[in-house]
Amino acid sequence: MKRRSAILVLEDGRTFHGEAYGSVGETFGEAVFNTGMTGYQETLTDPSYHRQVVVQTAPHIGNTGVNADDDESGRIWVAGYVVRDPARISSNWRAGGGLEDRLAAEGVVGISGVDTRALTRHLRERGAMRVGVSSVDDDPAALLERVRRSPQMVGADLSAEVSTAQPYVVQAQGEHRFTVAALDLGIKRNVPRRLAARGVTTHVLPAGSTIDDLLATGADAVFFSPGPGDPATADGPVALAREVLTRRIPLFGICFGSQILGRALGFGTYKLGYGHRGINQPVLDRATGKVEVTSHNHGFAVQMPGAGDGAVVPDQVIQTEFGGVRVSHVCLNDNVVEGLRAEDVPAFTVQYHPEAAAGPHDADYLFDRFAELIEGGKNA
Ligand SMILES: NC(=O)CC[C@H](N)C(=O)O
Repeated sequence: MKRRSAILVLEDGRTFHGEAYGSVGETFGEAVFNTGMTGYQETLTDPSYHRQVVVQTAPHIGNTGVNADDDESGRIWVAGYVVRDPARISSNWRAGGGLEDRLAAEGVVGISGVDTRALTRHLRERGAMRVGVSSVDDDPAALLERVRRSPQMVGADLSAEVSTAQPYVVQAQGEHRFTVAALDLGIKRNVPRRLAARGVTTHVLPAGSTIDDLLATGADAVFFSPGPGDPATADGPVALAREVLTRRIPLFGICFGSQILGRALGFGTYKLGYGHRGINQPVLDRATGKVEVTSHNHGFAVQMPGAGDGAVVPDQVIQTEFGGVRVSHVCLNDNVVEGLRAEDVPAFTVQYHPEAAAGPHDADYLFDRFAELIEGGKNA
């Protein structure tokens, strides 16, 4: 069967032609590329991709179909999907259906037959930018007009659009040891799961929750989740993090949560040229000298003194209003700050994804570190 044609137009006018994939229609978002060779189902359902059109550099997508276990949230969040060569048949013992059917069922507009590596090189050189994908209008100039009128990622405040409406609880596996209040700014399912494996019961709370809401759960510690959007807009969560720091409640954060801790400590955030999205990014843990291969999905980072433009942030204690803080982890590809550890309050965060899903499990030890921090907090 011949597929319907589709076009992809970047904000700078570069155009790619391909075929409709998933739902027929038109969509806009920030064009970003993900270099993972596996894990497309986790990527598609990661709320941090809300309002982003994801380009997969892996040439074959859909080979293992979709299954009932690998969703990281209740739906697909990507604003659009760009692939080279979709699998014609999916084959895996867990598969419950095909990827394209799922994309169509959820109304996700995609395009296939695109040279995704050429597109990736373009984004790497020119930076992340807005994009439109259409299988209903084949006029690139008209689509470009609409791309240029679509919203930017800088200044986007998206937490409320992805957060849970109602609090819910994920029980500890085995013996209950601790209770954690997790602020849901776009949480992935594997976070409470990795905590549950350490005997943690997690209360997942809506983005607008207050310190009283957090404390009402009886929490021993607080978690700030990953999530979409520009961290510079997250004033509410930043104020909440400052309350948590002031009360010396143990705090752990991932990705957006790390950017929030950075801001709560008085630092700024900035937009990376094209971001880190993939499952094989090398990160140095400065405390141990070990390198972890890690899962990433971020387009912003914390601006520490000396950071940016590839400069290595000095490995020293930086004084803040809440005492000393160290850059605990750095990305070895570009020296971007990948983790913060406070020295005088019980708080640490990472910019990458120890929960993996998709990705390697090298950084899973950070959930043990969180449990140890809570244990210390309890004994103190
Ligand atoms: N996965 C995340 O938490 C992403 C954080 C933020 N939206 C960024 O792109 O940097």
